[in-house]
Amino acid sequence: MESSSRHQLPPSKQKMPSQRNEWEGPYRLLFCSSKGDKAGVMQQLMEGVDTNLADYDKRTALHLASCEGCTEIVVLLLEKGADVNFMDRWGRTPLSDARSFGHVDICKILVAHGGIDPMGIESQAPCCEIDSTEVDMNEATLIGEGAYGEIYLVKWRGTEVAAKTIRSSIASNKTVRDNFLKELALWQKLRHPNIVQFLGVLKHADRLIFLTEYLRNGSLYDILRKRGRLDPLTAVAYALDIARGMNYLHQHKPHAIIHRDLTPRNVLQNEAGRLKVTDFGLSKITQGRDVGYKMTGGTGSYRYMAPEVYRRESYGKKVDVFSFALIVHEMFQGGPSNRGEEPEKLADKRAYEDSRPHLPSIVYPEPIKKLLQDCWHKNPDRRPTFEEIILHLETMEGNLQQRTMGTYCRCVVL
Ligand SMILES: Nc1ncnc2c1ncn2[C@@H]1O[C@H](COP(=O)(O)OP(=O)(O)OP(=O)(O)O)[C@@H](O)[C@H]1O
Repeated sequence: MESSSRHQLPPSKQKMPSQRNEWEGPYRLLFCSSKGDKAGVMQQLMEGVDTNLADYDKRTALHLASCEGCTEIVVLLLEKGADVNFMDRWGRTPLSDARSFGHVDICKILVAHGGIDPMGIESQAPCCEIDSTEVDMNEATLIGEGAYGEIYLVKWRGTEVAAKTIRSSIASNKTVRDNFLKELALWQKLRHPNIVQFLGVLKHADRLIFLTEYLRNGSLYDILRKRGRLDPLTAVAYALDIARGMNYLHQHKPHAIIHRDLTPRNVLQNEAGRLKVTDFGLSKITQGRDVGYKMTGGTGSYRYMAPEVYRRESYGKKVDVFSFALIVHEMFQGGPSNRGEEPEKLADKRAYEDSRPHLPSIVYPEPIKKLLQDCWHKNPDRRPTFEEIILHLETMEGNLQQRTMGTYCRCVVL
């Protein structure tokens, strides 16, 4: 079993950050296909790797190239005999993926090769429904309370899962309820190691309840409250987890998914120490008045709110980058800055006085300092994308690991 916090492993046992190991051997074909690396794909095929090699989710190189919009690779794989209608674990063909991600040219190529899409063009699968008899809410343990309702730990088909109840002031409004279900249907389609997995909606008479995977270690908010300041290597590893989950949401096709309420409470940790983002998209449903939305008190969203949101200007994906910076700042500091200050006042000062948290050099290594300053820049266009943030963090993680290894080796030699 893995340790509950990655930073506690001795350097010799730590997994290196790069994903290379996972992509060595024949799986390199999948990696190269997803990256549009034509030379890499050709080399793998020349080495005799099966064109229809699939990963554990039965995703082939053609699925990945179709998702990522790598037209040349799609053509090459088809020429080399890839099965155009290979179905993955969810019954999706490469054409289903190309359609979902809006790659029109690839769709045409796949159709010309006999590709079909069992999901249907406009497939907006309804939210997966779970019979309420499968979950005994009387045996539920309360684990938290949020803006929308309570969270319970329940057992579903022998597995511990989280049941999120939506208070009736929200769920009884038909439009809001329908929008909620639409957002959940979108969430149900998402699959990423750094996104909390949605499981389904519980058919229930008086309340709207949905199930997600249960993350035993609770929220980043709980972790920081218990542990205080994180060491730089852990903080960077955690930041990478969040950035990868967020990048997946921002690169969602045909429309980016903006979280709008990225806070340490909406980042959860599983027992392997991996952080996952939750509750994206839901905040926009309750933004209208009269639906019972309330900010969750002193730790509420104002604290992480981008200036343009506070000023009620139009905003885009970069609002999440701003919130991300404040979360990373807290990881190095062990909690929020200006704890005593009213979150709304704080947001006001950030929006109108350009106020930002302090970055003392003794706590914040120079590259982190620079990254945070960029991420909470007042001009959203000057903030980096999550893709760029990931690259910076990976470099920092590599450097920190090398430094830790160096210290560790010296200790052994001495
Ligand atoms: N899937 C889960 N697994 C384990 N604990 C969870 C899960 N979801 C939520 N929790 C716990 O319940 C708390 C409340 O969660 P919830 O998402 O409802 O509210 P919030 O994030 O505090 O506020 P908001 O509703 O505004 O997002 C979390 O902080 C976390 O400790």
